[in-house]
Amino acid sequence: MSDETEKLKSGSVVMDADEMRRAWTRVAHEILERNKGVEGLAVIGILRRGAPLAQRLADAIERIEGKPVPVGQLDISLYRDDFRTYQPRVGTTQIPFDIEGKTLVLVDEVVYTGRTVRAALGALVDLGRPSVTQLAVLIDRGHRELPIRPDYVGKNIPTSRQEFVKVFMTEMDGEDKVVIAKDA
Ligand SMILES: O=P(O)(O)OC[C@H]1O[C@H](OP(=O)(O)OP(=O)(O)O)[C@H](O)[C@@H]1O
Ligand SMILES: O=c1cc[nH]c(=O)[nH]1
Repeated sequence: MSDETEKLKSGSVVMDADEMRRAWTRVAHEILERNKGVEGLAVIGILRRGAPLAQRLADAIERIEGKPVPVGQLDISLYRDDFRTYQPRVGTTQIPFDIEGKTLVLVDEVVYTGRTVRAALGALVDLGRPSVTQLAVLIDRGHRELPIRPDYVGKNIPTSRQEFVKVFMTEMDGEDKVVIAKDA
């Protein structure tokens, strides 16, 4: 069993599958309300767990509006400010549409320091110029180190820096839940 799995065993569940589904459906409605529908809208998930969340968001938007929304996934590994010491690539950028002029919703499961989102914005600059970029996260756990604030939040979870938040997703982890645990 990995160290992370061991630590998570002592953690507590702060969102179950139903809560995740409801929160994400609400976020889909908020996106449609703010942007007045799907015209020009596209969704891009930050790898890894942002990708299945972005797909779920696009599916929810299509269920509500009856129109498809382009979905992509973004690997930000090479744009991280700690890329010299951080782990290698976590996946492949796949964006099968032109982001130029789009209303782009970036998706991630957790925002913490904001450094991942900063890297994602840097990666997007190399791909084109959306007319607007917005940020949707399932969990905002606070402790930002950069001036970044999500436009849509599934749940705000106040944390200490000694904790960590792990989002489990059926697509990757076999179940949906959010766990908070001590990171020590
Ligand atoms: O705001 P930050 O301090 O950058 O932290 C948030 C990031 O941490 C997690 O990524 P992780 O590296 O754990 O990757 P994963 O999505 O592949 O699990 C999460 O997906 C965010 O991308
Ligand atoms: O608690 C944290 C911090 C960064 N990334 C996560 O997924 N969880």
